[in-house]
Amino acid sequence: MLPGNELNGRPHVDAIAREVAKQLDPRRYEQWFSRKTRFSVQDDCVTVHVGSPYLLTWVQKQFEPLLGQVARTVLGPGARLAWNVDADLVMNAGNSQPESGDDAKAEPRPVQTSVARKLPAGGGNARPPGGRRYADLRQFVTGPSNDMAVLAARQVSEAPGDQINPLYIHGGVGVGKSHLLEGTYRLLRRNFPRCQVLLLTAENFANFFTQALREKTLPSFRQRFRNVDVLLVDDVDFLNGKKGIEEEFLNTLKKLEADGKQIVLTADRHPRLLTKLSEELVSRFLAGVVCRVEAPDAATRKAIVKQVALQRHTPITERAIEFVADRFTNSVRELIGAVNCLHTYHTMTGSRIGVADARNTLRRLERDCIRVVRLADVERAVCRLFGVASDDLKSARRARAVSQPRMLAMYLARRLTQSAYGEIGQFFGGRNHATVIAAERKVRKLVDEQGAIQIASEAWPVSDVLSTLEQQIKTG
Ligand SMILES: Nc1ncnc2c1ncn2[C@@H]1O[C@H](COP(=O)(O)OP(=O)(O)OP(=O)(O)O)[C@@H](O)[C@H]1O
Repeated sequence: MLPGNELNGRPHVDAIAREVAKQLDPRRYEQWFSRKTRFSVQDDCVTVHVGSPYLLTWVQKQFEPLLGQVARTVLGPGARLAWNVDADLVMNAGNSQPESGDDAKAEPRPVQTSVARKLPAGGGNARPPGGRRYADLRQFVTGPSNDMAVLAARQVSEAPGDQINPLYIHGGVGVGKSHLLEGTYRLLRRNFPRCQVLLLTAENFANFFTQALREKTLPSFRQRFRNVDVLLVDDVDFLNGKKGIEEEFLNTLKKLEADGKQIVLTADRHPRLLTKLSEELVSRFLAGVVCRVEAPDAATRKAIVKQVALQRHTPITERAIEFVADRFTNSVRELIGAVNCLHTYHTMTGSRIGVADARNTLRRLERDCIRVVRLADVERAVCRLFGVASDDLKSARRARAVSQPRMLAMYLARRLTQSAYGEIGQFFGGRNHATVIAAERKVRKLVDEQGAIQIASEAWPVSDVLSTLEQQIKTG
């Protein structure tokens, strides 16, 4: 995930880092904060990002009073602290050796993992924010869940603006979309050093646009974005429902398209499921190649665990690798978080990780990762996808625009929650258990017959709708 609104808090982030450095002796600061922790600020909340649940507990215990006091000094008496585990930070903190390989050498060093990326200075090439490198396609483990997207990304890196344009990659949380985008960016810069390649999030695009409006600098904003050779934009689902920004983005794409420039986009869902976007923008997203990245299968998860353990120099048995791969199935981010935990355990004990160590060490993390799905989670995801109000979903209305989402909601509620038929019926508008059973039966039949569901103006394969919803519900 690439939270973009941190840009707003940049001066505060710097002030907080400076203040923390001032309060600690340099060795301690280096040990616990420099490159191992980062801060972001939104309104009066300072989020402290650390690399693993272990480190989080440690930093909380050691530094919470100090960090709270610093937050209040910088932001005022109402300042609050929040905490976040960012698995990439551990990887990056240990990643101080230069990588071998040409593209690694060509790359400037980035600042932070999930920071908002800054507008490129001058020439148009995005400066990677420091603290880590952009992800590398060579370290992206390929399997049936992502092989088409990898192939397309490699193709774009070799022949930008050619056949695969735009490339639109979509999938659930933490399945590797940003990694693919960054890997593409790196390869493009290596293969075409003279090209203007720009990588940023849709949220950053929106922030820059708003800033340009405010400061009356739209011409230079447009000059920057409309004259690149390749534009890579992460999380374009952010634009869904944001009319003014959407229009600016559309015009940017139109200009790039007219000039034969390459566009690569990522999002959490298929373009057709971005129901609040204009048809014109959606049809542009669909015009090239659309690739879905699924949650990785068991073999891919094992390969990822193995790779990360190797990178982190964490000795681990085959059975322990399997144990981890079997337990953390939702997102690769969780999987990497688990290996980071095991790495910390190994650093503390020096022992090789076996199944028993893995089981004991990951118990807490595992409990946190197993998301208990509630009926309200199902309701929220369905309402969001179909653009239906919660009151309508629970109403007596029988129009297809609400009865179909309601039917899917009941089906998913049965699949993903522990609730009984009667409870589900009650929740979705005081219906009886027979209604839920009938809804379940109908959806099963639709799936078996490869039927379609109407979303906005489009008929959509019901199995795709269900898997999109399921992934969104499971990953929150
Ligand atoms: N197939 C893979 N091989 C190796 N690492 C992977 C793979 N997939 C994901 N990762 C790693 O998992 C972490 C999360 O991936 P990434 O940030 O790219 O996910 P995402 O799909 O963009 O998620 P979000 O929607 O939350 O932004 C990153 O550290 C990334 O390098």
